[in-house]
Amino acid sequence: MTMKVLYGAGPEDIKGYDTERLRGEFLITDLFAPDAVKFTYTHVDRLMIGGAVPVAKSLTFGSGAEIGTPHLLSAREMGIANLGGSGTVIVDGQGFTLQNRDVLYVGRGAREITVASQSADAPARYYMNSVPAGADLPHRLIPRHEARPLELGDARRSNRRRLAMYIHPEVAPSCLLLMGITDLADGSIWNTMPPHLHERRMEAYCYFDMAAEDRIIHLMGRPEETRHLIVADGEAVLSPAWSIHMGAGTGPYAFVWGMTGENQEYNDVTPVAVAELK
Ligand SMILES: O=C(O)C(=O)C[C@H](O)C(=O)CO
Ligand SMILES: [Zn+2]
Repeated sequence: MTMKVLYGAGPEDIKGYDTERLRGEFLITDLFAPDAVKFTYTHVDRLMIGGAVPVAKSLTFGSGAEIGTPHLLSAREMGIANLGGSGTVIVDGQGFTLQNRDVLYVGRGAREITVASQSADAPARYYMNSVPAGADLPHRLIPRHEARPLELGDARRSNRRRLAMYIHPEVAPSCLLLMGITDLADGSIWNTMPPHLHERRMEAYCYFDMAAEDRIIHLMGRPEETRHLIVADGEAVLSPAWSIHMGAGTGPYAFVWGMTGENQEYNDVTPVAVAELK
């Protein structure tokens, strides 16, 4: 398991960033590699972002050596979304089968996690978000059909999309993690339109199901001082509470969103009018 650390930056800092620096602070490009478990520890609400792709062998992790606790999840909860082929996740001997787009909630206190793929020809691709937790909740599989859908947008504005809530107080409760997946409708390109801010939560997006040649033009920053990141398949973008987060794709795509902060109120957002963006 590898662990990279990102210390975070504020809105004043990014005014002077060039492309490389901006990408270094906010874009995680190396999440998914065959037979590797990769984590990035961010100091943005201490969200950890991870990727694991078991191909030739299963992969076991769970040590807390890198973060100063006996186990990785001694004081944390985690969501594991399977973005690839079918696979299994074993948490301290308890096994779960994850099909594509299923999400597993792993409660605080888990010691050892083993991830595997059912077939090396179509490996599972596990995307993980982990945040500090204040209580022990049971591990729980949330199959795709149990996620709560929300239809958003308008095809005439190229922003029709379906959002699915997985880790959410009314679907599968957690301490402070929220997690879901948004799919763009055919022909629509814009996510999170109109954009918003949520002062009480940070957020991370991981874009996936993209063709290798396509890119997302992801917009971030204060509404009056935006910056862009060009994002490829399997890359994740950090959005601190002060930043908008929205994007347009050059082809079909989906994304996992994960949030943490003071509350779990999905609707506790401040909309930003498109006309305010600069
Ligand atoms: O397309 C959307 O709109 C989203 O998926 C929005 C995210 O869920 C989000 O930003 C939640 O705060
Ligand atoms: Zn948001």
